[in-house]
Amino acid sequence: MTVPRETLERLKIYQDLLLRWNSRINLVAPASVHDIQTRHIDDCLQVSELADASAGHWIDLGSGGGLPGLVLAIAKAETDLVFTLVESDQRKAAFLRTVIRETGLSNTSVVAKRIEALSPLNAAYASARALAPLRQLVAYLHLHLEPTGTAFLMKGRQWQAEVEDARKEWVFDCLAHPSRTQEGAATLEISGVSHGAK
Ligand SMILES: C[S@@+](CC[C@H](N)C(=O)[O-])C[C@H]1O[C@@H](n2cnc3c(N)ncnc32)[C@H](O)[C@@H]1O
Repeated sequence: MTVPRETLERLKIYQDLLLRWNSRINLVAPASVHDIQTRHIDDCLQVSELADASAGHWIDLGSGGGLPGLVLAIAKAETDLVFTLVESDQRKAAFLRTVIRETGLSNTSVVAKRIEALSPLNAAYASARALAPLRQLVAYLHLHLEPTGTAFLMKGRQWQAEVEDARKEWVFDCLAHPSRTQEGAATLEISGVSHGAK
């Protein structure tokens, strides 16, 4: 796949800012800082490839240092998607706003509040990585995803157990896409969320 020059330039600006800010605030684990490209950027680009989305509101929950939200917003900058990054930590939100400004991203804004404190966002798409157990994430989706919406949730090796646990409280469709960067991990494509157990 050919990546447009502007996307590569923006990813480079993002990576440089991530490295610089990470010495002051903990955006990514120090052990992973020397492998940002594979451990973080390539990891998140997988979601961009999976999501055949070109218009609508996309929310990224618990964005932290912008993973996957900022990577997606950069990768999809030429589409009509509009991104909202939800991150309650004010310093991390300041970092996200700095990257948006420095990369000239016009499709992205930051909401520095707690997910559960927001009025329903009615988003068409959602994403999250390393935020909460799936059962809690599905509760967030129930609140903020429109009924026909789709979420892409990046999960580690325990994803099957998390799906089983979440199904005790929620009904949803789930497609697991195996990770290319982390053995056993998967991106869960989730839709049709409603209350109740199967
Ligand atoms: C472990 S970090 C993961 C960050 C990023 N998604 C990643 O994969 O690197 C979780 C982030 O979610 C934020 N967060 C946790 N609970 C939240 C909530 N209820 N509302 C908004 N942000 C939340 C935290 O401040 C933190 O930055």
